[in-house]
Amino acid sequence: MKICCIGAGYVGGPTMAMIAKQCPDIPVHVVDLNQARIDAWNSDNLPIYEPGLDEVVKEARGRNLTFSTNVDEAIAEADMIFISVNTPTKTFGIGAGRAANLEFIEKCARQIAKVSKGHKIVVEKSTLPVRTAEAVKRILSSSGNGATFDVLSNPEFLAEGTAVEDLLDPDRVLIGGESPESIKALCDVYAHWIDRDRILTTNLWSSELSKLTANAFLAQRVSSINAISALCEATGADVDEVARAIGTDSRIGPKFLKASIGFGGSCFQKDILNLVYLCEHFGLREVAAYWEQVVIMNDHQKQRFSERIVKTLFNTVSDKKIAVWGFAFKKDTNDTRESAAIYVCRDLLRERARLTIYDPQVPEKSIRAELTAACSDMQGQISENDKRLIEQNVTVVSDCYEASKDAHAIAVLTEWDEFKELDFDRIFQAMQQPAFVFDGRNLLDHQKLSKVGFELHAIGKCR
Ligand SMILES: NC(=O)C1=CN([C@@H]2O[C@H](COP(=O)(O)OP(=O)(O)OC[C@H]3O[C@@H](n4cnc5c(N)ncnc54)[C@H](O)[C@@H]3O)[C@@H](O)[C@H]2O)C=CC1
Ligand SMILES: O=C(O)[C@H]1O[C@H](OP(=O)(O)OP(=O)(O)OC[C@H]2O[C@@H](n3ccc(=O)[nH]c3=O)[C@H](O)[C@@H]2O)[C@H](O)[C@@H](O)[C@@H]1O
Repeated sequence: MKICCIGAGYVGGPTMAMIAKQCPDIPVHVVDLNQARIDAWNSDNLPIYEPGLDEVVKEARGRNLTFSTNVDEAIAEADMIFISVNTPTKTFGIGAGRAANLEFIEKCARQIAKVSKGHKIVVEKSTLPVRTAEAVKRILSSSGNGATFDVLSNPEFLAEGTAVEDLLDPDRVLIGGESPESIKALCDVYAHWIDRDRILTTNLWSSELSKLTANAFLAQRVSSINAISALCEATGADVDEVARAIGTDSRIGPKFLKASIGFGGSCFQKDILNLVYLCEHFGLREVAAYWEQVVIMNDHQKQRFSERIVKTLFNTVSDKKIAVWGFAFKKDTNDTRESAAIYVCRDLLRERARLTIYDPQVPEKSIRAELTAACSDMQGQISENDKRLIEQNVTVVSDCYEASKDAHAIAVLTEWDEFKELDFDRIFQAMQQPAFVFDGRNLLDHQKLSKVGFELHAIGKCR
């Protein structure tokens, strides 16, 4: 058995590294068109930051784990080909802003069809609209060179920041397919380290749809608690207390009830919009509207937070310095895709605030690129005004102390653990007075900070 994976991103890289680590008998070849990304996978400086990933890669790389740009060669040699390319929201044409852009999936299928000989198992690892396998199968079956294919759906449930733990000890592995032999072949790979009773098998369509549904349910919980956070702020209830009170009900459970400035990441919004688009396609308007509300609530939460900052700072942040702590969409990742921080920063910039941004893992060029994209229209055009604001009003610094010096306010946008350990007396002394903290993650010790002298504003807490 030889494995190839097309796409060396946040999913392809860690997932294949784990398979290679746990299955020393299986050669795993990860390929990507992006030479810089492949070079990074082959270096000591991996392209993604994930706790524990360096060790996993080091153990397997050079033994049975290879990274390269030789897509054709890797496909030709493999018995099992994972497709793990990006499936972003379409930004053009029919379904723009909602449907998944399946261009990269289709290109992979065509490439596989062109290069393959003999029999191959093709595994959808990317998150896809239900019934994509139908299109993949049709493309593969027109290969014309006598090759035969089975298509499986094997969606990935890892979360960034905990990818290694999630891959090592997943709640479940899901495999959808038609051919018992192909399903068994993939089960055998995972069974190297995962109990068989945690490997679920379904039909293809259930598997594809379960992935979208899981993300929709998770995002819905975040939007639900965030909706309640607004009511808490208006009434004097405390959202963390409410979350604890409802989370102890075993039917509700305690996870994914942390109120925040809104969910980010490359997938929740994309996958819900994809679900919405699918529902509309099948004429299920009410169902589409129900799920779309999760995204609408999330946008509202981000906007509410930046508005609260402006209102609290005497209705103007123009020329005020605001220290932004954290830019990644959650802690323990360098990923900024759809991070709520982008939109909060954009809104504050448009109010002419001066932002000093610090994130332990996100480089300056990613911060500037994300802000530029968020200020641009779908064609990538940005106004001169926004461009100037990003150039002149954004400074990226190397720690929280530097970010907060002379600042009027601190906005905590990512829940990095290191933010809890700082010398808050020192920070307070160096700030403009009154010194405000807007804790968008309810991360800090609010009582302690109030004693130091800060004026604290937190999510779902009334002052
Ligand atoms: N990021 C995450 O935590 C999770 C993502 N997913 C899903 O997994 C899929 C991949 O996501 P990410 O890894 O985050 O994306 P990514 O953007 O980090 O990586 C995708 C990679 O595929 C490469 N690629 C695209 N077309 C290619 C082609 N024709 N040949 C070779 N390489 C090609 C790109 O250059 C890129 O490096 C998406 O469908 C996503 O929804 C699922 C679970 C978790
Ligand atoms: O398909 C995917 O891409 C993945 O999406 C999520 O994983 P991820 O986006 O990496 O991270 P999460 O831990 O789910 O957090 C998503 C966002 O929700 C926010 N969040 C999460 C939980 C919570 O209680 N409150 C909250 O605001 C986080 O800060 C973050 O911005 C899912 O958890 C994974 O199972 C799934 O595989």
